[in-house]
Amino acid sequence: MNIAMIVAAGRGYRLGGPLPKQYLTLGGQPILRRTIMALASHKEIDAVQVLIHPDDTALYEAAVEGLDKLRPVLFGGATRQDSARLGLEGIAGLKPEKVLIHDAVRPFIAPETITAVLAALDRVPAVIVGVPLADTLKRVENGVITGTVDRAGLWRAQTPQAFRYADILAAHRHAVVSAPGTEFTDDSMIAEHVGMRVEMVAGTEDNFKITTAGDLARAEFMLRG
Ligand SMILES: Nc1ccn([C@@H]2O[C@H](COP(=O)(O)OP(=O)(O)OP(=O)(O)O)[C@@H](O)[C@H]2O)c(=O)n1
Ligand SMILES: C[C@](O)(CO)[C@H](O)COP(=O)(O)O
Repeated sequence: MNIAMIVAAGRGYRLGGPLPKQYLTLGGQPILRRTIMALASHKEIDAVQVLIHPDDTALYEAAVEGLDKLRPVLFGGATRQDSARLGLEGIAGLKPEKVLIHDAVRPFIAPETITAVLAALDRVPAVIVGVPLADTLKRVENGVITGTVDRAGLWRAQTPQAFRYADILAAHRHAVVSAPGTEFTDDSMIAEHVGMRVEMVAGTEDNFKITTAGDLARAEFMLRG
């Protein structure tokens, strides 16, 4: 069984706005609804598990009305890492083989990218989506450039980040006790922490994360074509 797990328990502080950003409308539909549909419509995804903030239950129910493949919703935690781990613990009873962990605010994930990620998981235990860095990276302190970071070999990680379920569950559990103070900003970092070999699959810039108001404007523009 392949499960897509969508982490949607954030508050969207960097975007601001009247609601947590995953519930803001994009082209007339909540962003979260679009993301769920993008994953649930893929023939190799058997079920979708969403992690939400406890305060967002009514927003969630309204956003997902009529959608297929949805598991009963679970509550996330204080960090993205906590939400992902709680989700992994919560789907244990399904005995999934593969799990794809995806940000709720990346609604433009393409079906071919999902296909590529799942195919890669037949060969390796972990694979994520990303794009090579195209800008020059600067280190800045108090508004002054203190150096240029060599961008050779650097990629910007996206999601989905996909794993064999037992491996990533064990890795998350290990990280809680082995690195309690570390902020693991993505699930690949947790896999790397336990020495897992993680492959990178090239995605597209369209699969960007809606983080700021500017990103939301970009997403609206994309939909208008
Ligand atoms: N405690 C958290 C924090 C984040 N997320 C999810 O992780 C994804 C990526 O996180 P980010 O873009 O940082 O979302 P927020 O944390 O909501 O944004 P901000 O940091 O601006 O508050 C989002 O789908 C978000 O809902 C989560 O499930 N649980
Ligand atoms: C998981 C992620 O989208 C990969 O780039 C990113 O790490 C999420 O970071 P955020 O600060 O939780 O948005």
